[in-house]
Amino acid sequence: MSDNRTKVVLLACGSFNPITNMHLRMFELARDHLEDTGQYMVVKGIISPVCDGYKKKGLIEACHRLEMARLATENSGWITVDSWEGVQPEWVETAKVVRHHYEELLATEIDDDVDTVKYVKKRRIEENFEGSANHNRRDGVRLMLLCGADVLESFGIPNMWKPEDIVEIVGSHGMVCITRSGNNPHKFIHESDVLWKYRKNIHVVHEWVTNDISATHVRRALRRCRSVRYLLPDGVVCYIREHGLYSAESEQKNADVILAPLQRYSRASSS
Ligand SMILES: Nc1ncnc2c1ncn2[C@@H]1O[C@H](COP(=O)(O)OP(=O)(O)OP(=O)(O)O)[C@@H](O)[C@H]1O
Ligand SMILES: NC(=O)c1ccc[n+]([C@@H]2O[C@H](COP(=O)(O)O)[C@@H](O)[C@H]2O)c1
Repeated sequence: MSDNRTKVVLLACGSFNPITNMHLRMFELARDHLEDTGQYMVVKGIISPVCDGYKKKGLIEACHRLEMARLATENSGWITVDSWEGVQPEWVETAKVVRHHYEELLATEIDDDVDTVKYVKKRRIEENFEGSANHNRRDGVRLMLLCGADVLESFGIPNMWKPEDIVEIVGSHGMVCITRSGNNPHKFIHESDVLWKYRKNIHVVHEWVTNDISATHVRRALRRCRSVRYLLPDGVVCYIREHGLYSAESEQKNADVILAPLQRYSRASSS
């Protein structure tokens, strides 16, 4: 019997500074949620650490963040780490990262059938993705952005996201958004015309085991020589110790620098 479920690849973009158990749990929560609908089969998870050019305060070198993510996922049968975004010389918009992985996916999924790939790409451009979750189900495979509710709510910060990028991510691909304490994604979607339009493409997953694990908390604990065991995979804890990562000094990296998207878009809007 053939399986009619749409295959889904989940892509998580972020600093992963460092990767925590909560980052890994996000993938499990998202997979359970999507597969419970009976419509989707999650086939792969991709972790894409942002490049150093993002300039977030305390962001350590991508080579370390990538290696820690690799160590964290070495026992997973379906979550992988991709370095394409992390090694870029300049910060790349998330919509472009999503596009890159979707194109890679099409190229590999459709048995290297060049004509089919061209056809699917052409149709994606031509179609009007009017608020429906159906549009690229016919492609056989979808790529969805996986994030926490804080990233969804960052869509509302002036000069942080280009409106057309938001439309591309939620309209053409879709998102899975994990609740996080302090955020209210349902309210945020309700109050945004564009998110409400594409609401069927935004899967909000409620994390009932509320936890405040954040990379910020982990870095703070490390600076204070406090244990971070059980917040991070053991291999990551060892790697941090071996390389002496996360100190008062590393937390000051980019302290006086404006975050790359804010820099890029405020420059564009003032010129
Ligand atoms: N506890 C959590 N609950 C839900 N989502 C989370 C949680 N921690 C991280 N995420 C999500 O994981 C992705 C990558 O997050 P990121 O690397 O920025 O971690 P972070 O803990 O938010 O980092 P920082 O504390 O440095 O800002 C983001 O989409 C973020 O929303
Ligand atoms: N305009 C955009 O594409 C845009 C803006 C802000 C953050 N992001 C991305 O969201 C993620 C957020 O990571 P942090 O939560 O660590 O800041 C990063 O991958 C970053 O590249 C994208």
